[in-house]
Amino acid sequence: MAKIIAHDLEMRFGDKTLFTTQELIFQEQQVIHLQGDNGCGKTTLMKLLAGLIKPSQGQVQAIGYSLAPWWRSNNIVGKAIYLHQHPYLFEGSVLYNLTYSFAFSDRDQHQLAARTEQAIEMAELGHLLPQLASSLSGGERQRLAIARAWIIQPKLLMLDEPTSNMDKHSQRLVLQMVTDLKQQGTGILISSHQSCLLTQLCDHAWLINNHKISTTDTIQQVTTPTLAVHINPNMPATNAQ
Ligand SMILES: Nc1ncnc2c1ncn2[C@@H]1O[C@H](COP(=O)(O)OP(=O)(O)OP(=O)(O)O)[C@@H](O)[C@H]1O
Repeated sequence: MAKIIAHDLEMRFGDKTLFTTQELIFQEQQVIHLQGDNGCGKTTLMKLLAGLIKPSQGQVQAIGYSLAPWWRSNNIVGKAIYLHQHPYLFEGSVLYNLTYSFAFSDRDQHQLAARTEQAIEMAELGHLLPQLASSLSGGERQRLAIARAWIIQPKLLMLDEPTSNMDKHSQRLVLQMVTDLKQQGTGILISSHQSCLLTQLCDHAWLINNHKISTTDTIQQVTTPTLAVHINPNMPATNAQ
């Protein structure tokens, strides 16, 4: 089973410790809701697990993947796929973006073509295929990026605030693709500081709070700290009716 394991992780920027954790395991067949307030480090943690940045201390290890080619110095990159909330797209059309990676893939080309047709339908991208990816709206870009991930069917996928730019209809289309990936066994880590349609798929939760990461095997156990509202009795009320 493919997994990414982080040991004795510490992430600092300058003299500020963002978070520490002894052990984190992200593996196939788990769908995890990564929770935490703005700025607590959710994006940073995902980039660490994707091998895009290095921890200040500790190790990130990939298990269950074939060996990286000799010329690749970082053997974590390319294992767990990370999708930013403003996803990176190649210069070129929507169709080019969907099919770009096929030439480098050792997967069956007919199967990839069939999955592409299915993804175009699921993400309702048919009318956008010839359009330049750079001209898409924020929600369309996210739909395209998730469709591209759905086609290659990664073992591990990280979605960073995936529905931040999406209307309800786009959210439902993406929900269908992510549900399908879950059924195919892809491990999925979804960062969102709020519950949304996608987080309903989660069966595990990670919470970054007070510079620590806590994990649970059930989604109900992790609750974000109660929002304390302090009202100053001396302050004049606004919009009083
Ligand atoms: N390269 C960097 N150099 C210095 N500080 C950084 C760097 N990258 C991130 N930070 C800081 O680390 C903190 C965590 O950022 P991060 O984007 O991981 O948070 P987040 O939980 O994803 O936030 P949000 O929910 O708002 O998207 C922020 O205070 C950010 O300014």
